[in-house]
Amino acid sequence: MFFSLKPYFNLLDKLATILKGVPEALHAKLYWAILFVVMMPLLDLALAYWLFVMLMVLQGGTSAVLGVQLGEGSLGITIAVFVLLTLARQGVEYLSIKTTRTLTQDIFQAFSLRLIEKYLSLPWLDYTKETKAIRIKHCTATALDGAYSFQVLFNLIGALVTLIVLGTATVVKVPVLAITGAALMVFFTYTSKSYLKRKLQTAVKGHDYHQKNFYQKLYESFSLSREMKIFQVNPYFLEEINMELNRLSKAKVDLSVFPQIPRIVLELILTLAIALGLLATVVVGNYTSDELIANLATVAILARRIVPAMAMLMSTFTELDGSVMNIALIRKELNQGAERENYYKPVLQHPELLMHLKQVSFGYRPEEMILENVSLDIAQGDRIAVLGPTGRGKSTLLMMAAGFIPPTQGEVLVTPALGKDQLPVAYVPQEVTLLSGSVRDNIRFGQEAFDEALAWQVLAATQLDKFVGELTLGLDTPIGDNGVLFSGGQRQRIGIARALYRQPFLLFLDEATSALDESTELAVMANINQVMGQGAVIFITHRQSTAEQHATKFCRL
Ligand SMILES: Nc1ncnc2c1ncn2[C@@H]1O[C@H](COP(=O)(O)OP(=O)(O)OP(=O)(O)O)[C@@H](O)[C@H]1O
Repeated sequence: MFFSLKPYFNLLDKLATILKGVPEALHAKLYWAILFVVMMPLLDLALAYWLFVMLMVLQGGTSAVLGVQLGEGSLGITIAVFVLLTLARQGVEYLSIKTTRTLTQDIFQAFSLRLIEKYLSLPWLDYTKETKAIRIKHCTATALDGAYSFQVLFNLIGALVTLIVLGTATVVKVPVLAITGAALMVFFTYTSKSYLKRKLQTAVKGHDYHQKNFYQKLYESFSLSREMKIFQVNPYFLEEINMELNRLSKAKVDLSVFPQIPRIVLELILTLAIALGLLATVVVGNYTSDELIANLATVAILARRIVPAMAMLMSTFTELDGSVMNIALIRKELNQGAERENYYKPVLQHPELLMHLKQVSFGYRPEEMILENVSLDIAQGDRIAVLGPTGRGKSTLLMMAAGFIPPTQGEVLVTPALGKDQLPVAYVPQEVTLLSGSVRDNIRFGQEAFDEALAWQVLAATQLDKFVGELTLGLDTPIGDNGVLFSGGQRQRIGIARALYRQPFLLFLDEATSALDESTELAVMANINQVMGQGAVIFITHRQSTAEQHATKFCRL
């Protein structure tokens, strides 16, 4: 069928999708923004009308406004009202731009924060399904593109209200012109819509795909800069990034050009229609010369607003498809995965038993079990060495005990105090990642208060006190990107100090001292034993000597 209401329902659906994305705290700002956007065309109408009145008065004629006759003597006041109206219009335009742009930024911030919060609360296995680079891309570029939907929405509302208000005025003033313009717009919308929609959807998908690749390659290149230099492969990777940037730029150009095509064509058609319509009005219309001049000026003002509004309506229709896809992508990201599950069962009643892994099994893939029916008791004061060949599942077991990976079968039973998170659990992974701030930032690690005495105590335990004490800025020394200013062993020890600072009752160390020389490792482990007292330490090591010297129990996989 040539005419169908379906697109309008689709449009309402899209608008609802966009509006549902607004966080509640921003609703008031949203209403203000819409109010200013709607006020603009109303003031435009008032201005166009007042121009007509002013021109009539200026030419010695009269005009009745709200029952008051304005004639030659009212020229001053007529001009003053015109200036006031213009000031009001420009003021509202400024407020409209300011509120819509502020809201768009606020929505970007809200999207970005929600995504970051979501990613950080994902269960470990869900979190590792996607690369960090792509998650960063979603929290920055996708969130920004999604927020831009609101700019499109405001443009759409502004264009619609302008068309309704000023279009009605045009129909009253110059019916032939208005009807010709409306007919042309409807015809053009229907003939070009599906073609442009297809083009734009392809462009949006391409844009997302190449943007992901770009972030991925960039992230990898910066992480691998040393390897790239030593293997002399910078040109290869630069070329790859350049190719991705080329594709991304092309997709970006397509995305911004496609919605403009209907606008350009429509403006051309409408300008011709206005010229023809005005000619017809002058030839056929029955106006006095005063009225004709005033009418022509009014129509010119109306047309100056209506033509861009029509064009804007066309481009926002097309842009809306792309924008909604970004919002849908953000929603998909926000709805993925479950919340991180606390699978600790706080049922252990034995006074000294902190944790009991009861016949736990786990496989990253159902057909390949990594751990099968493993049982382990962790009691107060235990020092447990987890041993086994590489790839056997030691880290997996440690992460399961630390609360990151729920067992496929079996249970992780804990003392009730641990179940309620009253006794802290600390974990140091194989690869320690450090904040780029100071030593203090890394030890405090997000805690407001800072216990300086405790910080020096844990630095002494990890044999870093002398080194940090001799730095010019001491605890406040910046350690660079991921602690680049420290040696590998020093980085590992900052990671351990960070864990000890929490005064944990259960400490999991995944080869956390592997970068230390043997004597430092033995000394640090001895200090950890002392600091941990009645707490339990579960550590993975490939060094027999470390295991023999410090373990009170062994868990062989
Ligand atoms: N996120 C993951 N997804 C799929 N498979 C994984 C994942 N993490 C580890 N694996 C697989 O599980 C097995 C056990 O890995 P794990 O890291 O637990 O071994 P490990 O004993 O600690 O090894 P290593 O001594 O080398 O550190 C390996 O074969 C590894 O390929």
